[in-house]
Amino acid sequence: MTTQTAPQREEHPRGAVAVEVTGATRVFQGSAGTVTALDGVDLTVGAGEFVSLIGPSGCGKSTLLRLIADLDRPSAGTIEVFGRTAEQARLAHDYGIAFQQAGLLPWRTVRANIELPLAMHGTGRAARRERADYLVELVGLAEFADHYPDQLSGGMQQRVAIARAVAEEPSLLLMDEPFGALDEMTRERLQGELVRICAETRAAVVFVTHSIPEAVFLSDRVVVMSARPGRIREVVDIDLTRAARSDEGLREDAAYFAAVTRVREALHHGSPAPAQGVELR
Ligand SMILES: Nc1ncnc2c1ncn2[C@@H]1O[C@H](COP(=O)(O)OP(=O)(O)OP(=O)(O)O)[C@@H](O)[C@H]1O
Repeated sequence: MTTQTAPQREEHPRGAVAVEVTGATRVFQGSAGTVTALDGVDLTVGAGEFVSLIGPSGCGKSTLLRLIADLDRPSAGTIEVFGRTAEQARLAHDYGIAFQQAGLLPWRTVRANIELPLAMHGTGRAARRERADYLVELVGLAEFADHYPDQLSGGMQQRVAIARAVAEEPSLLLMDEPFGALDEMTRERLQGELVRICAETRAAVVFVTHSIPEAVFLSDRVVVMSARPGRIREVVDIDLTRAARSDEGLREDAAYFAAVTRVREALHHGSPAPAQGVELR
């Protein structure tokens, strides 16, 4: 009998494009009228690159992420993920997803939740087990592998969700405020863990957040959006190395504060008032 393994992941060459959004527009027709959530958005995310989307509430961050994930379709424009359509990429399991709610199945243990995507896509029991053991270790939950989600804190549940999102070694991670509901200390710890996991898996990440410091700490580039209609206002390059990010001392560093200030200025666009729905902490 042959042991089934996870579907073979294609190696994406360095410099390859993970996500290519071209002229993406999304118009919603609601009872209150027409809402242009996104208007002509162009965005390129390189393989292995970490890009955050930040902007005032309702500027279309989640809409853009949902288009990339093929959970929604653009009214105009195109989305490509590693050179395929968003639908082909979804069917090929090119990406993992983690949202603000951990979304774990309460009747499955931590290990069984992490194994779920592997089980759904035909990975054999032994290979699943091996991968889940590695991942619970990676997110620091080895002792809790046989616990159920309701026996875990919110931060621990979120770590399980991240382990599940990376279980199939996706080349791309799509994350919508995955740490939004957590206390500050847990949030900072998980940000550090995410940096480490991304360095190990070399996944590209598109990350929606309301927090400027979080965006700066995690990202190679921060995409600042403006509301109604949702457009990209500015893209801020963050010149901090991955090595610097794995050092908690970075948060005290002058280069980090300078980057926070640049993103804040891009958001306020000359206005001293904080943009609605953006956290300055
Ligand atoms: N399914 C939908 N039907 C109608 N309007 C929608 C739908 N989804 C989003 N919208 C509208 O599109 C706009 C952008 O929403 P979206 O959730 O993408 O914003 P966001 O930047 O993620 O907001 P927040 O930061 O508050 O989460 C909003 O005005 C929202 O009301």
